[in-house]
Amino acid sequence: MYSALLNLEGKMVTVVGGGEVAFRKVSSFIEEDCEIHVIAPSFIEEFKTLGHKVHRIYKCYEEGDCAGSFIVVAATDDYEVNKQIGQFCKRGHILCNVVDNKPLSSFIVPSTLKRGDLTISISTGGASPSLAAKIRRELEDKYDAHYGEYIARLGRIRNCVLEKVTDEVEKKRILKHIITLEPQELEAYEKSHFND
Ligand SMILES: C[C@@]1(CC(=O)O)c2cc3[nH]c(cc4nc(cc5[nH]c(cc(n2)[C@H]1CCC(=O)O)[C@@](C)(CC(=O)O)[C@@H]5CCC(=O)O)C(CC(=O)O)=C4CCC(=O)O)c(CCC(=O)O)c3CC(=O)O
Ligand SMILES: NC(=O)C1=CN([C@@H]2O[C@H](COP(=O)(O)OP(=O)(O)OC[C@H]3O[C@@H](n4cnc5c(N)ncnc54)[C@H](O)[C@@H]3O)[C@@H](O)[C@H]2O)C=CC1
Repeated sequence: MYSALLNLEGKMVTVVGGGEVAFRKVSSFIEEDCEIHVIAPSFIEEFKTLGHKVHRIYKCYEEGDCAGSFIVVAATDDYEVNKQIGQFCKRGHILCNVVDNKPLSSFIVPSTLKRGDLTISISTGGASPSLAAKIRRELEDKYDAHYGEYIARLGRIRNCVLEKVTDEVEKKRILKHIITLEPQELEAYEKSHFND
């Protein structure tokens, strides 16, 4: 399966289902600048913690509810309903994750660790979602909360290098050098070379 990071800015996302799995899938969209609709006759309490960004629609799924969506997640506990949603999306070329039907899904969701602009996604291709989550937890310790600032600094320095250094060999040398520096050394490097 092909890996990619999607730009959801201004897009409509629809999740069908109001249980634990739907809640986890909705949570993963919260930080994105998109409109989120969730359709289910009932929702678990946790949905209240998500605030006004998530539009809850209290009804059972009906054909056509996902029309106009860029991405759909079929996350009810009804295999047939999930299948109908997947088939509707397939016909309409809408990206769709069917939580209990990998063959009908146009994408599956990896376990993801985010530290600012650093994204680490782990997938087992459906063989063991629990293992994907275990590896994510292990990496959370290695790539801790400080990584956000570290990545932001690397990004700033890279932008300066791309703007100011014209020699291609020198450019590559610097970009390879900066990732060998410890966070504190990188901070000093930025101050001495690029603070103007
Ligand atoms: C194919 C896929 C489709 C998709 O949902 O995209 C899929 C399918 C299924 N999952 C099932 C079970 C569980 N899934 C989890 C957890 C996660 N599942 C996720 C993704 C995926 N799950 C996709 C493949 C990803 C990959 O392998 O790379 C994660 C990574 C991302 C997310 O969901 O956000 C998230 C961890 C997030 C994190 O913590 O980091 C747990 C553990 C838990 O809940 O703690 C269990 C119980 C234990 C177990 O079974 O391992 C079942 C059986 C349901 C049943 O019992 O009937 C199916 C259906 C089937 O296999 O057909
Ligand atoms: N992909 C994954 O990561 C995982 C997938 N699963 C699968 O996900 C399914 C859902 O799991 P849970 O959220 O724990 O179930 P749940 O029972 O907690 O929630 C099911 C939700 O679906 C809603 N629903 C039922 N029929 C509907 C309809 N016609 N239209 C709209 N909403 C409807 C219910 O109101 C409820 O909110 C399970 O049946 C299982 O097969 C389970 C674990 C992990």
